[in-house]
Amino acid sequence: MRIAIGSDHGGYELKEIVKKHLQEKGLDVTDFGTNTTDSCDYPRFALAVSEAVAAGDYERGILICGTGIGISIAANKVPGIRCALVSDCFSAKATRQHNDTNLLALGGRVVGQGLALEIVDIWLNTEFEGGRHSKRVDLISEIEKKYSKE
Ligand SMILES: O=C[C@H](O)[C@H](O)[C@H](O)COP(=O)(O)O
Repeated sequence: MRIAIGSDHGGYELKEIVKKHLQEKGLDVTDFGTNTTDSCDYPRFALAVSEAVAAGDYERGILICGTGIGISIAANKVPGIRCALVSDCFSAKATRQHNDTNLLALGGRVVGQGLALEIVDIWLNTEFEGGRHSKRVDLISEIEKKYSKE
């Protein structure tokens, strides 16, 4: 599985930990930055990772800012992206089973490292259930199309 990862300065430290964790598991991870703790703007990293996932270059993406909120809001503006901000293991599993999320957002100032890695592992290893949930995901896409200018 090819994974794109990105963060702002508020998520930088956790990004590095998540990246190392995934690489140690043998996963193919591409880091879209940021590369320091210098202050920067989370929408830029949300856009880069989201466009790469929406284009099909990566199967999944992980985004981290201070709360995970701003970066998830920005990611969900990109057509084809379903990004979930997750802070617990139940939601990590449910959002894959029910929402077929292709991006995971975490708050570097919210979740501890141990919990964050558990969330990442669950989210990466849970399949979409389809069935009644497919129709609902399709309805999300319909909303996207309704407001798309292209
Ligand atoms: O939702 C936004 C994120 O949590 C940002 O990481 C946060 O706003 C950055 O804040 P500051 O510039 O005060 O470090």
